[in-house]
Amino acid sequence: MGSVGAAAMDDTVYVAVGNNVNKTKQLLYWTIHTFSARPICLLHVHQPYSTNSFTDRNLSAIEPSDHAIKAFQEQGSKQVHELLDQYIFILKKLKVKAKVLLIDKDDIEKGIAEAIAQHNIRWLVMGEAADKSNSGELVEQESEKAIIVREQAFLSCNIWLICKGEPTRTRVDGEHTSEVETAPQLSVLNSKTEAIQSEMINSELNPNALKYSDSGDTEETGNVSSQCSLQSKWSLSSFVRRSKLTDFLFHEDKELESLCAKEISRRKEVEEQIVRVKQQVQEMKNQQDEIMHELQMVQDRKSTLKNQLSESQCTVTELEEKIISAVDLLISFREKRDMLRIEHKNAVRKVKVLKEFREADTRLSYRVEFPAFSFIEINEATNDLDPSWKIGEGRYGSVYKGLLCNMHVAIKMLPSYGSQSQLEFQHQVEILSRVRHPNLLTPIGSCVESRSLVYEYLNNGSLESHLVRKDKTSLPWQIRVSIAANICSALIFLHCNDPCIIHGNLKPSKVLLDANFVAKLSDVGIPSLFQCSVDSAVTTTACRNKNESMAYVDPEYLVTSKLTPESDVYSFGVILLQLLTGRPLFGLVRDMKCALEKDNLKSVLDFSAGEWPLYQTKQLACLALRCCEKTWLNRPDLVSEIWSVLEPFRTTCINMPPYLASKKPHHPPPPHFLCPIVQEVMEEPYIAADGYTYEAEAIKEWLNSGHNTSPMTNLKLEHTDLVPNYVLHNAIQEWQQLI
Ligand SMILES: Nc1ncnc2c1ncn2[C@@H]1O[C@H](COP(=O)(O)OP(=O)(O)OP(=O)(O)O)[C@@H](O)[C@H]1O
Repeated sequence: MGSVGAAAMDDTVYVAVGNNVNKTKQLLYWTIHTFSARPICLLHVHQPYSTNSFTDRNLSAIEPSDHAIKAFQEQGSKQVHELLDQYIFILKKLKVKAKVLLIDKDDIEKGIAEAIAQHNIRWLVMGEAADKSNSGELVEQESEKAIIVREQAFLSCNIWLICKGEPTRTRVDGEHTSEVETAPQLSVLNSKTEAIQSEMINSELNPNALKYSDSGDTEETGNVSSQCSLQSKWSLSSFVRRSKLTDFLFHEDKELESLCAKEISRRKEVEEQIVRVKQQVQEMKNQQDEIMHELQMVQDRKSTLKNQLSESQCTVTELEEKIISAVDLLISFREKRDMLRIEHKNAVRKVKVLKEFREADTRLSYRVEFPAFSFIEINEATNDLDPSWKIGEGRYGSVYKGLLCNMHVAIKMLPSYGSQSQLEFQHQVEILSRVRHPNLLTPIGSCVESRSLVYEYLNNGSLESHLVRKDKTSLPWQIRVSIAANICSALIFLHCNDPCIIHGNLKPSKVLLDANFVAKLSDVGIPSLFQCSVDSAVTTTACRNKNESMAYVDPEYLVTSKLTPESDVYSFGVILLQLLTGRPLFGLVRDMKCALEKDNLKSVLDFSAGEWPLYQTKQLACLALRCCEKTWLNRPDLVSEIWSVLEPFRTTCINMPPYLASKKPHHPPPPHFLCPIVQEVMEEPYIAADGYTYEAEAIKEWLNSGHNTSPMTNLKLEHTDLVPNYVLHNAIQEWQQLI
């Protein structure tokens, strides 16, 4: 192999490639191998209109139609592109990039020469047809063509002619021609060119040769088209001129024309199809654009919805929290509502009870005028304070039985005034006198001089005296329940008074029983007359029985030195336990608790009182224990809890036992309760100057009608003044309560 190292390395090596790919492949391999580092460009001379095509098919001189020519031309162009694609494909496989130079020229050698000249080609590799290399005639002719090439290449191009993969001539250039190592021949550049040459020789005998010659002239003077791109275009005008020469050939080729027509039609269809497909593609593109647009909108919407969802979730969380708190609130409200309902129920009951008490109080407080007795009257009533008439003595002085205005009274002789003036004493007494209730000891009057208070006398003594008895005269359970109800009633009244009155010294000795065993509390308000504490009272009483007195005192009072309504409740609880059990005070609460825990109430009940109804008695026992709670807050309410149990219990007792029934007054009212004029029980008894008591309205009417005499004696009255008969009034009131 000759060296090519001397060649300029930056120049492009042009490889002339023919129509036969298989044969030219070797040429490419050699070039790539030899000029591996050099840029390569494929040079192909395309024969847009070759007479060989027609002569091969024995075409006559008939001129082909324009569309046939066009079809043929297009077919040729297509074939060229396919051919070049094959070469590029081969190079691609070898990983070699190459340019393509396509020359349109009927004469291949001339085309190559023009390419050399126009593109300043300096390096050219050409193939030598192996199958023709053995023909000496051809070699000669081909050598001439090579010379033409060389001449037309302005003597400046290095040309390698390759035969069967080997160079047959190392160089053909303008300076000199190197000797061929293997075969000193120029290869045939194009077999079709050779065919054209043959045609040109034969044309002298053929009448159509003129046309061909004309065509050849025209070809020589015509446009030599050379293009650097694959998009070479056929010059139609040139073709038309040349087509006159070959008209006779085409005329005979009806078959080709028909094929061309079919091809054109098929192509048209294909083009239409392409247009349709393009339209479809465009439509699809439009659709895709729309879909993309919609997709974008959907994505935007999705993003918005996502945000909304997130916000909604936050809102949901907030609302859930609010619902939870609202439910909690609702629950607490319901609890409060239930509590308020209970409180309301209790309040209604309390109001009802208080109303009853108020009504009773209103009836009793009829023109309360508290009579002031003189010391003489007190002395007379008590037979000069006869010791035998003394019924007891407490810390606030001695109590005497007396007879005042034909009524049995109890007169309490209080100790000296101390710093208190008579006026102050009188004022306090008057206040106390207004506090009246059926279950409070009724004050009848007072004596400022002797500092004594006059009360109604209750001939059944105190509860204390009855509890200690264990004989046949022991109080039956019905009376005990009634007494408890009376005490409760009195306490409710006192506590509801404005201002609240606390007894503060409640014990069985302060519970007095009238002839009908109605219990009345004594000593109400007495401490206020002395401004002394319970302690001193306890101390005084302690002289007699300190422990017993202490048993009724509220434990909280002993700590705080402050009396509360609940202090009375505590004392009441102890009395209740005594009523139920009749037991001594010591261990009383403990025993009852124990009995209830063991569900053995009978073991502590006082059966000298008879057969207690167990259910209600147990209720009462439980209440009594609660009253004795050390903490006042745990003690039951007098109205809503204690009274609500005692009141129905007492009603049952009144209806049930013959004992109580026998105590009820069945006889008509005492005659002195009746007004002598109208013969009815008096509501407002007034004493006239004749010493008789009349109904106020009746006697006033008598006097106003001009009478000045007594309705009873018919004697002239000394005066017409009327004095209220409180004692009788109270007696009537009591009697009325019992019926
Ligand atoms: N109106 C009355 N009717 C009948 N007896 C009464 C009357 N008032 C008081 N007594 C009797 O007089 C006694 C003395 O009562 P008083 O209230 O003065 O003292 P006390 O209650 O025994 O002790 P203290 O007042 O020191 O606590 C009572 O036990 C009671 O039996």
